[in-house]
Amino acid sequence: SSKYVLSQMHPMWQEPLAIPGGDRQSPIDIVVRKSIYDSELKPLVTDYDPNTCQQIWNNGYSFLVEYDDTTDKSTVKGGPLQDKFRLCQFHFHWGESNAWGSEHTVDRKLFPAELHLVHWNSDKYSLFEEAVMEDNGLAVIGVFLKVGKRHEGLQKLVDALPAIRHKSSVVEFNRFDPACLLPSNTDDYWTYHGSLTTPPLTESVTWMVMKQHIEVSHDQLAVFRSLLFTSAEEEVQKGMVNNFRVQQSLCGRTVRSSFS
Ligand SMILES: NS(=O)(=O)c1ccc(B(O)O)cc1
Ligand SMILES: [Zn+2]
Repeated sequence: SSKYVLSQMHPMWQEPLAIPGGDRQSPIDIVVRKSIYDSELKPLVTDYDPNTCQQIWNNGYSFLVEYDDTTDKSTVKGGPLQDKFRLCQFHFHWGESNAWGSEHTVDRKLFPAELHLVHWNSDKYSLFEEAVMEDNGLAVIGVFLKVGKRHEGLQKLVDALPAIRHKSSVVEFNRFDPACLLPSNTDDYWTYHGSLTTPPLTESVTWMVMKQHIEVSHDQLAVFRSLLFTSAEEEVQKGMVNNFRVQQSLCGRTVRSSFS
């Protein structure tokens, strides 16, 4: 398009000054040798119904694939979780280059992108909006992406992105099974108590970061980078890249591992 496309720091990533509590913020650097093996941690049990997939849209920070969370049709339980959590959406964070883009790091290692599958505690709360304010309200599965072979399951999602280039654009999207984005091994993960990584940054998240990454192709990641932070009518268009938060201090928290 004739408009000038800039890739610059999105205003959102200038860190807010005061954060409620602020001692369990995310993301973090996972220091492997300091994580504590907990044999009580069970395997994660995901049960996703592809028919609950509803739409894909650009919210001006990332693109979200949203699920019908009015019933317990797509859920996660087990792992460190005491309750059953309902899938409400998944989204990604990525960089302008393959050298960075993830939110969590492992021994300071950066990945080109990170997937977040967002769930809320439907045993204790009746709406996401309620759960997001509570201690154990949310459970987010984090999966690192590496550049390699093309991810066949991801392609359906990549093909939908040009239709939601601008902020606030939405398209119908259904029968997408998010299980295809999970690594083959979901028994090995790190878990800790943290927060949302974008506003409202509420400290309500049990994080489960998968040890095994998934692979996507360079071209698939390039399509992520073709999205825009800005809406169609804005004068200057800004490329949607570097939509990750910097690592936050651990503040004495323990990161547990489900594997030794
Ligand atoms: N990046 S994240 O998974 O921590 C996340 C999830 C949900 C929301 B939200 O619904 O505002 C914000 C951030
Ligand atoms: Zn996220």
